[in-house]
Order: sequence, then structure tokens, then C-alpha cells
Amino acid sequence: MESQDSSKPVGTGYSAPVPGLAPPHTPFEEAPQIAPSPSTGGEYPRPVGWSLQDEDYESWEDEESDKSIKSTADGTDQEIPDDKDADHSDQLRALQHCVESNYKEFLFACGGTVPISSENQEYPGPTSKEIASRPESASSKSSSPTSGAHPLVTLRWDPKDVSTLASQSKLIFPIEETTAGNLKHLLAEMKPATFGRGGEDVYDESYRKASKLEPQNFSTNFCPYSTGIIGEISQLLLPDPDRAGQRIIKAELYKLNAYTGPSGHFRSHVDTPRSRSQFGSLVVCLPVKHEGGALEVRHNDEVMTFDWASTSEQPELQWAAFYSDCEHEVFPVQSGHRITLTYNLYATFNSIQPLGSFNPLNNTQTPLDREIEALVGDPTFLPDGGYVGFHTTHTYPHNDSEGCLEDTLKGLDMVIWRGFQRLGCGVCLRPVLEPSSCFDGELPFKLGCTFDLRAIHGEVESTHEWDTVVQRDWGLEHLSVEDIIWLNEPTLGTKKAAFAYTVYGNQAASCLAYTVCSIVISVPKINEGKRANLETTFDVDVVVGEEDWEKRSPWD
Ligand SMILES: O=C(O)CCC(=O)C(=O)O
Ligand SMILES: [Fe+2]
Repeated sequence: MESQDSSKPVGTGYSAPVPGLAPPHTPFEEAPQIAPSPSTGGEYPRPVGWSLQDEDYESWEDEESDKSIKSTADGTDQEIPDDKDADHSDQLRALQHCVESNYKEFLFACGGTVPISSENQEYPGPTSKEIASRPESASSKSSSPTSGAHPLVTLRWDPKDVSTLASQSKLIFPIEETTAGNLKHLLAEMKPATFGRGGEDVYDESYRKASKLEPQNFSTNFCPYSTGIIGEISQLLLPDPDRAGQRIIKAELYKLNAYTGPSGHFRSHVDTPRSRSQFGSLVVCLPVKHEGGALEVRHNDEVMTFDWASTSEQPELQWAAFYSDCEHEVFPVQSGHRITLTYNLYATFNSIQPLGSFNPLNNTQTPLDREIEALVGDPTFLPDGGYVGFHTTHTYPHNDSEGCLEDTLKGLDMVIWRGFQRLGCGVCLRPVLEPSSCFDGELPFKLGCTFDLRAIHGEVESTHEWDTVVQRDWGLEHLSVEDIIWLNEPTLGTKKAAFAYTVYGNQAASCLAYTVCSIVISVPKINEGKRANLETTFDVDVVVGEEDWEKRSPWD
């Protein structure tokens, strides 16, 4: 949650700073710490994808002479069109079209309400009524309570003055008259909420005016799991079409915040990830009267608004969750107190999934899955194997030595990954290195091979310098972007993100940053009428070595 600005142009390699311009004043959170992976106690054992670093890798150029002439059955040589320029197939166009029309089909935020009842003093099981509507209508207050309710919500905090009575450092929500006076005690115990800028904690009211309590200084009986909120977020933001139940959410209480009228607010920012497995953030608003303070979450051109003011006195908890790489802001609170619990959301694994429960070819297929299957099954499409690429619609966190985790793939990105993977294609994530548009002429973006966080000292001012930086500092993938058949264009939003997320604090070695990625898919060659590797269904639970990945190369 929160944000971090950087005042030093330090690159992660996705866009060069604009010559002559000050580095963008991009909001990021307070200096992040690398949290251990929440999975089985350590790092994920699986590689991000197959290796394109293979010494034996043959680039398209190297194969040019072999590929342009083919022997036909009657022994004559026949020129065949260069694959990458060929008008591949109706299937390819259909898939590209389907990808495009699916952009807006995927949620990037969701929300709902959980009723609170004084009659119910036991945990109710799932009670949250979700609002998972399309962005335009997300702000509608269509949330009538479902059956069941959360018991009264208690909040206790550590008073600075140890002689304070326990009854004065406790609130019950909805706030009971007997304890109403404690609200001002709570506010007095809270500290100004800072945010990170250039690796330092900064308090700047023009950017963020709010107060906070750290989780070690308070406790509550509210649990996002028992209310069903986490279950809903899981279905809406972290669905796993092929492996139901495999990815699960770990929610970590992050802060108690108060935005107080007349000017409490938090300007537009993205939440800096606490670890590579963080994919989202959850905000739960306690029932305290306030006006204003709507939360707006944006992704590409779409906006979802969560405005809780008009029902802020209702006996209910109102919540919103969103992918933490999406820009969001809290508009000024005009009066009252907007008091929230915030959580970081991590993707982790269900280790008790029964063996053999995964049958990838037997699962419900979306139209997009069917288009992918039709393309891969088309023997005229890349008959000798080749590469297909997809520009991700979200950005993903990584640190200076470890790449983005495919297990955190969001929305459409996961559908594409799984769609090809289930058919036996190799899939990997690669960073996109995109030159700034300020250079003369159109420079193509490039595929990076590692996810290094590297500092650029000074500004990159010429094309030549840019080439040197990407080749020397970041390392380019052997595979060139021209060797790949792209399913989509990088979106405008992605380009903006590429620029925004370039600039980072000066402690790259201990930081995480969001990266614009591409999914590179290796489509095996056609062998006796079918794809060579289609029998070997890839199972992500099997730890595969580089060797196994190489077998997935389309050149086999
Ligand atoms: O309170 C909210 O709605 C959002 C707060 C936020 O963006 C943050 O804490 O990072
Ligand atoms: Fe935030």
C-alpha cells in the first residue's frame, strides 16, 4: 500500500529517461522490504520459464537459408514464404481479435460489503456481498446485505500512556455510544502516515494526509478469511481456470489508517510490492461517518470507484481489493473519519491438492482457450515451430536477482499463459526494454533476458547510448522481437507503465520494482500431423531443469 516517489533516475530497464526532463515524479511506496516467499516457507523452486539462453539456440536468421527452400514430396524444391511475414492463418487473426476483445473482460478491482450484527457473536462463514460489476457501474451501491453477519467488530490498541484504562483503548464498531469518546483517543495514538520517496520515508501532506497505526500496535477480531472476502477476491482476481484451488491468497494485515476531514487524502500512486508474490491490496472500511474519500482505481483507460461515504454509518464493512500495480487514489475526505484496515495480498499455493487432480484437457474452456487451441492445432501455422508473444496487460514485481513469478499472473495474462501451457507449449516471461519515444525515429522495443535492476547514472540521450545500455547493462534476449508473432500490441497503458516504473530508489539491490513483461510462447513443430510436444503436458509442480525446458524448444 502507500507509495514511493523517486527523485533519482535509476532504471529497471524498461524505458530510458527523457533527455532534458527531470525524472518523472512517480509515486511509489515507502522503501520496501523483500519478504520471504509465502509459499512453502522459501523461494519458489520453479524456473520462470524455459531458457532462451541456450548456447545451441538457433535464431531465425541462422535458419533463414534452411527454411526458405523446402523439398516437396516429388523431390522438387519450392520456395516457401518467410513465416514471420506470412499471412499466417485465419486462426491467428481470430485469436488476435479475441485477445483484443477480451481486454476489458477482466476485472482489476472488486469490492463488496459485509453486514455487522450485534446479535451474531460468532463468525458467520462467508457473508460478503460482492460488487464485481464492470468498471462503469462499480460505484453503484447495489450491495444489499446477504444472510448472516459479522459480529460487532472490536479494535484494541496499545496506548502510549501505560496507565490508560483498557476500556479507553478499545472501540466497538458500529461505534457504541458508551465507547464513542474513545475515537479521539484512537486518533491521538495514530502517527502521520508517511510514504517512501527515493528510498526515504517522507511526510508530505500535499501528497498524502492520513494517519496510521502499525499492526503490532493494535488488534481486531475482524478476519478477511472468515467473512468470505478472501474467497471472493480469489475467484475474481486470482482465478485459476485449469487448476482450481491451486493458487491461494495469503492476506497480511498492513496498517490501520485514518483519513480525516476536511482534507485527508492520498494522491495517485501504485502500491510497491512487499515481495515478488504480492499481486494485490485490500482495503476494509470500518463503519465511521464520513463524507468524501472515494477510492478510485485505474487500469489502462478504465476506472472503478469505491465510494463508501453515503453508507459509512450503516452497520457494515465495505471493502475493495485491486491489483497493486494499478494506479489508485483516495479523494479528499470532506468531513468525519474514514478509518480503514489495509492488507497486502500474496499468491501462494494449496499444498494439499490431491495428486492427479489436474487434467488440463478436461477443464472448462473459455472462447479464448478454444481460439488458442485452434491456432496451435492448425498444421499450417508455424509448421516448423516458432515463437508467439503476448504483451502482458499488467506489470509484475521482481528484484535485482530474481524475475517475476508466473504464479502471480493477473487476468488475461494468466489466461494466455495457461491456454498455451496446457497444450504443451513452452511459456516464459521476459522483461520488455522499451526506448523512450523522445529518440528520433521509431525504435523497436527489445526483450531482456534477465530482470536486473540496474542504475543508469545520468540520462540516456542518444540511440547509440540506449543500445549500449541495454546490451551491456541489461543483456538482450537472443530472440529478437521480429522473430516472434505477436498476439497484441503493447497497450498505451503498458507504455505509460513502462515509463512510470523505470525510475526507482537508489537502493536497487534491496528493492523490488514492477516490470512490463512479455509472455514468450514456444510452439513446437508439426510432426506427423501434430505438434511434437503435445503429449507432454507440462505440470508446474514438477521441478524441471533447464534441460527439460530446452526440450520444449520449437526447434526440436
Ligand atoms: O484507503 C484506501 O482506500 C487506499 C489506501 C491506499 O492506497 C494505501 O494505503 O496505499
Ligand atoms: Fe495504495
